[in-house]
Amino acid sequence: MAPLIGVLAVQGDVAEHIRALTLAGAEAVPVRRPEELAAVDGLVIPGGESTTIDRLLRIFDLAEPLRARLAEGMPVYGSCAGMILLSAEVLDGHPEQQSLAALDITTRRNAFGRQVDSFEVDLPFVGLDEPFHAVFIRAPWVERVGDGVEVLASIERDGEEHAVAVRQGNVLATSFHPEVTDDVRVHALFVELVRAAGSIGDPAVVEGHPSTTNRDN
Ligand SMILES: NC(=O)CC[C@H](N)C(=O)O
Repeated sequence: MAPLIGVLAVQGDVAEHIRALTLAGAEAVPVRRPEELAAVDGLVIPGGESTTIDRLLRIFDLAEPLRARLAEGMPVYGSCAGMILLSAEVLDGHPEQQSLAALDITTRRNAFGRQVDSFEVDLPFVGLDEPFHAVFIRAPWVERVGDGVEVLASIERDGEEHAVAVRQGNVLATSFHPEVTDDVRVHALFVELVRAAGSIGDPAVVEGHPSTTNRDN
């Protein structure tokens, strides 16, 4: 059975992730309510504006349930703003920005600078045979990688390597936006991760046919 993967749908490019996840073999649904979050096997946190998504998570009463599911080990993939939200520490963040702290990394927001705030590059990526055409949009980079965090891709700037894709256990994050290309290999890696983790959703929901729950939106 295809894993049920949610896309956090409070802000950002939700439809593109749903399309990519579907092409990668998942059943994908938007997640806006705690009950929807409880039903999914994994979650994508899309790009957008991390300060806004952080604020909306609290307004939608999703922040605490999301922290709880992350603490249980629910697989999550954060792209760009999603990576920022998952980071243990954020540099150049808004003073009131709260982190989900699911990844032991320090990210710097808008790290590539304002002049070159968007660019594309063919990026070698651990686990993929061919480079990934990566689209960066006002992207963060990773300045510190904790023990147990695997760097999957990095970019050199001014003689220093900066991680732009990382994985720690069930948490995957990229600074770039695979959902805006036709290449679904990063989403496929996440779908495999969710499959390997097995169904760990709310037991009541899982027993009651997850494939028929919360699918009407
Ligand atoms: N494309 C993006 O997600 C940009 C992220 C944005 N710069 C932020 O700080 O949240």
